[in-house]
Amino acid sequence: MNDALINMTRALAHTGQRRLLVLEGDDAWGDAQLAWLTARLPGDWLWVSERPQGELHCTPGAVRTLLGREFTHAVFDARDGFAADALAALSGTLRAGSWLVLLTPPWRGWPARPDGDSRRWSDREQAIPTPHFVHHVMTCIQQDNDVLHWRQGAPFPALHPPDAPAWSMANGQPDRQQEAVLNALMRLEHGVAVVTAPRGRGKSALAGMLARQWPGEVWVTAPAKVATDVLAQHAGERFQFTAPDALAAALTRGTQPTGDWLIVDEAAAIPGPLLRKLLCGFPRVLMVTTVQGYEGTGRGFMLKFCASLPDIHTYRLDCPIRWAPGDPLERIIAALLLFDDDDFSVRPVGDCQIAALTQEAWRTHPAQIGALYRLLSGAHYRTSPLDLRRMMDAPGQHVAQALAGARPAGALWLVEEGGLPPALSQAVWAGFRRPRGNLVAQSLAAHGGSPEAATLRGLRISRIAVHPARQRERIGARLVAWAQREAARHHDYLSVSFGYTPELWRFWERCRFTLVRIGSHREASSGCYTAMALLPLSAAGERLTEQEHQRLRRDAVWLQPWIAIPLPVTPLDQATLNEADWRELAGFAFAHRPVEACTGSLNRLLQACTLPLPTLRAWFDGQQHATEGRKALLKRLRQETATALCTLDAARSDALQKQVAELQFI
Ligand SMILES: CC(=O)SCCNC(=O)CCNC(=O)[C@H](O)C(C)(C)COP(=O)(O)OP(=O)(O)OC[C@H]1O[C@@H](n2cnc3c(N)ncnc32)[C@H](O)[C@@H]1OP(=O)(O)O
Ligand SMILES: Nc1ncnc2c1ncn2[C@@H]1O[C@H](COP(=O)(O)OP(=O)(O)OP(=O)(O)O)[C@@H](O)[C@H]1O
Repeated sequence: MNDALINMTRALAHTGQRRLLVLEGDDAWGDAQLAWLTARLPGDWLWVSERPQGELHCTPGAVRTLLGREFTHAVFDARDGFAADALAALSGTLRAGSWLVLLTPPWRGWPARPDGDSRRWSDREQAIPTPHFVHHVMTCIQQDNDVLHWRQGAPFPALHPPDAPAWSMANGQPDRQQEAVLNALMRLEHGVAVVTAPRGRGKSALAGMLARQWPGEVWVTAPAKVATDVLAQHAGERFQFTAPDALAAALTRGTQPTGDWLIVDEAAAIPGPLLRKLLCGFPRVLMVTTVQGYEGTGRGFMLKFCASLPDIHTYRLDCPIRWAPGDPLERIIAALLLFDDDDFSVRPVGDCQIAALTQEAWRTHPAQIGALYRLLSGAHYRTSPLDLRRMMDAPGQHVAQALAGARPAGALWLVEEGGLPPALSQAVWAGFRRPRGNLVAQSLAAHGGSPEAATLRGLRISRIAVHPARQRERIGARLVAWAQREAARHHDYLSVSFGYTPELWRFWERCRFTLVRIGSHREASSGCYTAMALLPLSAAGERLTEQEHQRLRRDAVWLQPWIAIPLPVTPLDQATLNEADWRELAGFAFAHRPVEACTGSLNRLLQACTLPLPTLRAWFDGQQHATEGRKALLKRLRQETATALCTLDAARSDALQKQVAELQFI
């Protein structure tokens, strides 16, 4: 057996493959077999585990810091919890000829065993069992003949060496596929070229090679510079990076230096309107985007975006660079995490029927609910394995599909929120507490005007997507109407939080949502401002929606300077402090409400009060220079607010301070 395993490992290296070996058993057995394996197979043997184990150890949360590094052989310990995203990232670091050993508990008790990783995505303090995911993992392992599954008490499984040709790794020169695309790009006279591929196909390297080979000027942009290392490495001295915002601003001013090419890495993560602006400034553009992987996919976005461009040339890279095509480890990871998202090549035809699916469908109708998940992840950038795990096993999730024949043409994912005890909601409003989950419900309290907001029950539309070939047929609107009917009996409102674009807002507005909040920071991933909107379903929901919308209108004039897009609300001209302002200012001065959540009331305070209040005034004039840390600055802002309140009405200020102070003991 020793020799067989060593020979097999050599054969894997020779053919450019990696494999998964599952060790199923109790802790002592698993550790003993691993000691045996590591003694026989030389390698780095990186351990990924919550427990400190092995010489080279990394916690699941830190695997991302290893991206770009390479290892021979690794252990992924899933006995305490299954950090699926870490498993995927780990598999990307393994060289050809490696084993990835997956440690699992005995399968009989596994579905009922609490999974420590669930604390990251279930919104529960305690770990919960994850029977649907565990069942899915077991099925994938059993169905894949290239996975070795060694059970405690059973003999080591039979080894079948790979029947594949010899493989050698690319040496820095473009490989065959890269060369073909590069030649086409070098001949391109004008237009937009799009290169899509799953992870690790050499897209960024290809973009770098273009920059290096092109004789004229080439500009590079991407959502974040830190993600352009590979491109930079292959571009050498020709690499010059400009952030998308800066480039768009230069184009608007007409001051951008002329260039032959613009290269946009991870283009799908840049919002459409910004991307469109960038494309106009250059005769040739190369957009590169990932269409599969643990960080999400830009397939739906790119399809739709590219359909609107006149002079478009699309290319695809399929061949992995660092291991052989058809690598068994890559294949099983893709199956486990449903990475093969919808490529939207097949148009679902026929009338749509809307139907709900329960989490039980992962066991009873895996193909159907899998197709729904693939549709959502094909359409949404950054759908991650955490989303898959949440959808499979977290409490309070609901999904529905618009079925055209046997295919989903639309998908909807809803999450239950709210229902917090009144005292806790008030503590969230004051900034003293921030329990897990409840994204919109908590934000309504923490950033909105009503301390009781999080007591209401909401159903948040976490994701909605319609197949690109079936959009603008009111399928999206029907899915929302379905959710509205489903939610009406037990909820006060439907909610949505989304990256604001005028087109998307038009959709929510047409579905009769009311805008209640727009954040003042752009999301790092999309460059959009986060917007929140509500569709009330009860009298309490109506009141909350109306109140928050009016608050947004009243604050609009003060928010606008912080937000670089026109706010889509009609501003109200009400400059005097009201009851809600006093309460909110007390929440800022005497508790922990964030300053951004009090922009309107603080500005009204500055108008009402004749004191100098230098720190507050400088803050809103945008003149606050970084002469002190943020903590000290906030303290002074709070102190000045307290002084102003006391000057305006000492008794009222005192009473409010007492009320607010009590909230911190909840
Ligand atoms: C929480 C979140 O998931 S936010 C992200 C939403 N999802 C996405 O962005 C994924 C990609 N996009 C999609 O899947 C779809 O475009 C959706 C879900 C946004 C809309 O679904 P559709 O079925 O195309 O929309 P539907 O036909 O129901 O549109 C209803 C109305 O909304 C408005 N609308 C919808 N899309 C647009 C658009 N792109 N531009 C302007 N208005 C629009 C229109 O007024 C439309 O009515 P009309 O066609 O009669 O004028
Ligand atoms: N022709 C080549 N020769 C040598 N190394 C290469 C070649 N092409 C790509 N690589 C290397 O392979 C790895 C993966 O390439 P790259 O990052 O370009 O892939 P990608 O498709 O952009 O993947 P991701 O979506 O993960 O960013 C990188 O380390 C890169 O330097």
